Amino acid sequence: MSGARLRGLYAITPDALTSDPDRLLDACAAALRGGARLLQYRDKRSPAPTRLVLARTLATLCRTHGALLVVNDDVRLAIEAGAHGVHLGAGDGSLADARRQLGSAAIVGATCGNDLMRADAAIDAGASYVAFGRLYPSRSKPDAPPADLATLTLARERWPVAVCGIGGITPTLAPAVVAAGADLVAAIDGVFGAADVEAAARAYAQAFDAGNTAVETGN
Ligand SMILES: Cc1ncc(COP(=O)(O)OP(=O)(O)O)c(N)n1
Ligand SMILES: Cc1ncsc1CCOP(=O)(O)O
Ligand SMILES: [Mg+2]
Repeated sequence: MSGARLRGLYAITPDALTSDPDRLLDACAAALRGGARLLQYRDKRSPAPTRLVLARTLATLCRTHGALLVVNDDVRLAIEAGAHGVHLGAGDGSLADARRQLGSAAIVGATCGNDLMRADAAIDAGASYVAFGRLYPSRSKPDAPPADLATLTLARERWPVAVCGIGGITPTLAPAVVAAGADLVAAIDGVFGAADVEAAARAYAQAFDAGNTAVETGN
């Protein structure tokens, strides 16, 4: 699906829900109803058979909503589940191998921290999007290295691939991230920690509406 335009809210599943498949699926359905365009299945806890069932179910759910499922960390799971792609960080294996295995139409995402050289190498290896973060303090991954909005802006100017911001992005902060150049706003807690997941997703999605100028810097 690298031909599809990658733009909008990129919701990532939270650890807190992976042990409760019914709640996880309900929350993901709500995020998709609210307008999430990509969903990442990020699950470092469940056993492999459970992860396969959940990833297959989420891939079907995403298709129902015209959205795309990306599997975190695991190329084989992405293939077996019929997902649209994979997200790989620095220690998660070769981006070029992932691109070869998944094919030219798949999404291959890469963690780039705050590092444009890493993004350059990732794009050379076939990345469909480059992700920078954490942009703000994150409860989900507090030890992720900090990154700047200015890095997003430089990446957007330099390359034609999609640019993703991640880390502590709330609906209130999302317009600033989009204004800095993000095509994708990735979030865990701001979506799935909300009392009303659908309404939270809709609030993020509005940051992508033309003419949205409600920029709050978070500083
Ligand atoms: C969209 C997006 N960006 C960054 C990450 C982080 O990936 P990684 O560095 O491999 O860390 P884990 O998520 O695997 O803990 C991501 N998952 N998604
Ligand atoms: C996976 C990841 N990588 C960098 S920050 C982060 C966590 C994002 O979650 P949240 O939106 O809750 O800060
Ligand atoms: Mg990873």
